[in-house]
Amino acid sequence: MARVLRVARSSSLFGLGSRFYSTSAEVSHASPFLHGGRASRVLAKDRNVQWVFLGCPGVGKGTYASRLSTLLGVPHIATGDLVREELASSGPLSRQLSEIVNQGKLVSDEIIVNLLSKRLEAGEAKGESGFILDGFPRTMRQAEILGDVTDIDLVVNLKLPEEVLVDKCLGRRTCNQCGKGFNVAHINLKGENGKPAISMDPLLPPPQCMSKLITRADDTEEVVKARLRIYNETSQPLEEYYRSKGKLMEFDLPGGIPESWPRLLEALRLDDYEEKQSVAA
Ligand SMILES: Nc1ncnc2c1ncn2[C@@H]1O[C@H](COP(=O)(O)OP(=O)(O)O)[C@@H](O)[C@H]1O
Repeated sequence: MARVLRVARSSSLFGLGSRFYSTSAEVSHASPFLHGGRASRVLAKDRNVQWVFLGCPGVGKGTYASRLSTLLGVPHIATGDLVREELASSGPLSRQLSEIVNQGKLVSDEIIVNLLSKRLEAGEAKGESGFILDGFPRTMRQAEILGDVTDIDLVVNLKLPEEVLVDKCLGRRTCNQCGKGFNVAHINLKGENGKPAISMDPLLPPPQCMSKLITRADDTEEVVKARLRIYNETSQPLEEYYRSKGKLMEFDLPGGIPESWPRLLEALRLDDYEEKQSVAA
């Protein structure tokens, strides 16, 4: 896909919306994966999975996409991480990006496709195949670009009530040494108006990470609220787009990782896959 994204860029993809290539050499099929809201078959025989994770900031896309990528042996590619790497590199884009990101706004489609394309090329060179995309696509334009260059098998849409999302973003911490993510928020939302209660224990760091925790510059209340508003405006149409293609799997998170992970595996029909993997290990 990286090669094709590169072709797309140099063919003035932005603004044209034309479909210039066949993907048949790289991807042989996109099968119907959904059956009554559950994934009916998630593992293609001839290549690794090509999945997308959608969901509001703070919902846990990164956590579940990363776990699944380890389970399935495919790269977890988060465009937010690519943006943060670019910011940290203090390269030419860095100042321009930091202004956008720190206001909770979206980076331009062109820049983000460029960063993703470079990441995919580097992965291809290392022999990677398949992917779980997290944070891309985020606009209809990005979805069209992705649809032009490859087949997406499944789009998982993770959901949590909005009150929980803000608290989860504000509770996020990363260890600046080992890079692991944690969350110090105690979530305890009462069930009301037929909606279930949601409680999540904090995911606390081990003692050696405690003094090295950092908070993302864009995880302040004001910026998180701006990101949620922008998500609702620009990313929600993606749900309808993938739903109409029969690729969207909605998943209401029932709580924290201990409750949600087994249920997600079940919804993806991967529950016995995890057991087989651990037996084989
Ligand atoms: N696909 C994308 N399109 C445009 N901007 C993006 C994209 N992915 C990431 N970004 C930028 O990086 C920031 C952080 O992204 P991410 O880590 O996915 O955050 P979150 O999902 O918590 O909002 C976003 O607020 C945005 O500025």
